[in-house]
Amino acid sequence: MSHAWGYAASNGPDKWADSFPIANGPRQSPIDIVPGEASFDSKLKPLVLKYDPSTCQEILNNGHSFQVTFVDDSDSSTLKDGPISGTYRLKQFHFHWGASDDKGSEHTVAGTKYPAELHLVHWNTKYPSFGEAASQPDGLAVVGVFLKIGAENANLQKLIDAFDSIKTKGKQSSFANFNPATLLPGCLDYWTYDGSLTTPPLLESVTWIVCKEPISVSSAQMGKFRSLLFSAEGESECCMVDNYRPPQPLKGRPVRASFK
Ligand SMILES: NS(=O)(=O)c1ccc2oc(NC(=O)c3ccccc3)nc2c1
Ligand SMILES: [Zn+2]
Repeated sequence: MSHAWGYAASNGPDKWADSFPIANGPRQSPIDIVPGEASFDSKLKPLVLKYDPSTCQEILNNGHSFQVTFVDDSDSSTLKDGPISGTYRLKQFHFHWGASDDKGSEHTVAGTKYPAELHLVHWNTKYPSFGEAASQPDGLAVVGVFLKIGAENANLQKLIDAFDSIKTKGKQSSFANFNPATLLPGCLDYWTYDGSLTTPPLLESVTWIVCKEPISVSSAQMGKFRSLLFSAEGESECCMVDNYRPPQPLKGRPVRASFK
């Protein structure tokens, strides 16, 4: 791919394999989750998520999504148990969404698309850094949460209120004391499978943990997501929408459920 990757016809998911051949690998993400084909595993533990709002650092537009990054030099914000062993530190969270409310999630459930999906990205502290962990098969754990159209979400609104300062690619601003736990559903039942990053470099290093229960977002709030731009200041404006990769072949992978 001569130009940077993105989500347009010229540089989108169907073109990524040109520069990132792992795009056709054995454990790519996202996938379509078929609940009837997932197997309940009684050995799966409940998720233990411990987030310290004081580790919240900044919010940025990286040209692909908006992202909230965290200080990860200690075990202040971590994910433990669930399907993983050891301690994984929160690095960042971001979202994927559509141009309209009928699409936008990366994972689908029996073919159903949600309007958006939240990804909370954690790295295994058995490795020295995120970068090192990202190249290991057990290096990352991403918690996925679906967004469903409904009541306005006051916690999402705190993110939306910062959008004016990060409208264009490359803009960032300080963002303090946000508790990502406020974006989790009440029930933490989940599906889990071995997968990959859903954007280049598409590294096959992610234990995916996808929550069954969605959180709410209003249609008006989704409209605000779509006011962000893929483009940088001074470039012709390109709305940040449809920044999702479609489901990839399961290639025989088991999908386990933490619930009956
Ligand atoms: N959609 S995804 O699969 O959750 C996904 C896809 C691609 C990703 O690249 C990174 N890199 C960092 O977070 C990072 C943050 C700081 C320093 C180095 C890397 N996280 C990702 C998550
Ligand atoms: Zn993501």
